[in-house]
Amino acid sequence: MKNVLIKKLEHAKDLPLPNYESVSAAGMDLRAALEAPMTLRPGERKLIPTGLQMALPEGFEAQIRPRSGLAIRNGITMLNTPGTIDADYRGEIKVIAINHGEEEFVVEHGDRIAQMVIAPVKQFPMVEVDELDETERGDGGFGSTGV
Ligand SMILES: O=c1ccn([C@H]2C[C@H](O)[C@@H](COP(=O)(O)OP(=O)(O)OP(=O)(O)O)O2)c(=O)[nH]1
Ligand SMILES: [Mg+2]
Repeated sequence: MKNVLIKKLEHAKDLPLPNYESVSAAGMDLRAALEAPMTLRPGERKLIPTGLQMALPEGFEAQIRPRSGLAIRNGITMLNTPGTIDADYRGEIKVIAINHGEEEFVVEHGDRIAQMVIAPVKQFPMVEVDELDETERGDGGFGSTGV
């Protein structure tokens, strides 16, 4: 089992580490690490700090995704979902939240605002060619196989 190394910044010292909330959960919830509550007006987007820095094992990324409960109840989602955390990123993990709801939404210190899924990724060399091989699909896409 590979470890993810995680460091708490000062404003997250009192918060628990991200944790799988059920036995086979894909994601770990991320909490807002705030000195004061943050308000998202309808349509507004804000960068929410988590107070966490992380070192992922090589060959992995972390994806920052919305929580479905916040999305359905409050219209809160991540604008860039899935956000990408690179294995070599050592800065604070932050969440780009947007309020798609009709009501103001207040984020308090410690609120679980997003979830993080750690997934394998591969890097590939790009090789430029003049022609590509032919396939049955060819350039058909965007609904070409019907509904
Ligand atoms: O939701 C996110 C997305 C990204 N990041 C951090 C980690 C990631 O490794 C870094 C860069 O993200 P990305 O590549 O998506 O942003 P960019 O606009 O391409 O910035 P850069 O030029 O720094 O790569 O920002 C976050 O903390 N939260
Ligand atoms: Mg980038």
